[in-house]
Amino acid sequence: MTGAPRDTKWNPPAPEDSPQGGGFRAEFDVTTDRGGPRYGEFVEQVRTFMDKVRYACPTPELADEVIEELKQFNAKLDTMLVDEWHTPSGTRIDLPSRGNITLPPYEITDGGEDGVSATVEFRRFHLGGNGVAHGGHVAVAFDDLGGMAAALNVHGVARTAYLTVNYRSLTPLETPLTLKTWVERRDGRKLFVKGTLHEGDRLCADLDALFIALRPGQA
Ligand SMILES: CCCCCCCCCC(=O)SCCNC(=O)CCNC(=O)[C@H](O)C(C)(C)COP(=O)(O)OP(=O)(O)OC[C@H]1O[C@@H](n2cnc3c(N)ncnc32)[C@H](O)[C@@H]1OP(=O)(O)O
Repeated sequence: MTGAPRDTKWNPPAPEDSPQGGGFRAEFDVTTDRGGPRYGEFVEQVRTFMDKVRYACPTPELADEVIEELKQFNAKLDTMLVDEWHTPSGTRIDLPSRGNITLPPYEITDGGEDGVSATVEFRRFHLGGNGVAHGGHVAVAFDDLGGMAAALNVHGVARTAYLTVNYRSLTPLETPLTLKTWVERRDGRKLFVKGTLHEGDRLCADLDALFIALRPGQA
């Protein structure tokens, strides 16, 4: 299990009249092959690049060189762009964070209607200050995995209505951390989600959030 639980309920068939324009797709098309067998390495190289950029102090000459090479890479990727429903980033459940480059890399260790457990590791580029994680990145991890707990509970898509993160102690970088989220209470479309982030026994942060299950076709 890596970026998401391998649960067939995760990929419900879209009804015939599934509204796609303007609304979330009823069908969340999970894949393990889009982007090819090395897509995970591709994402990891970009993350490593961002780690270096966060700490590098390039000479003007090196900056010129890297800019030119990046322009070439960007031009190559421009020839391969697809819409969000067909990009591997976010749908590759065999990869950390479903291959989503924008998320802190996590691996799901357990997941279902009762909640989600994951190992998450904040990278060097997630630096906030003085060697520890930026609080916004901690909130991103909680939002995604809180949203996953809500989605697995309702077998559908839910959006965040509010998200409160209590930062209880510092969150280290480059350290495997345990993140858990679960639906504590459901009231119709309202899913009250809790979560915790631990380094070993030490609580780094906890979550109190409300997710709203979307109606069919709702954006
Ligand atoms: C697939 C794998 C997993 C991926 C997970 C990814 C998770 C990522 C999640 C996100 O980041 S979503 C992006 C951030 N969120 C948004 O952009 C949401 C913006 N807001 C909205 O779209 C709407 O406000 C929302 C869908 C949340 C609710 O609108 P609705 O029209 O569907 O519902 P409505 O406003 O009628 O509220 C439904 C109930 O929730 C309550 N409610 C809504 N917002 C609330 C709030 N902020 N605080 C307290 N209660 C709230 C509202 O009072 C009401 O309660 P009652 O049913 O008891 O009357």
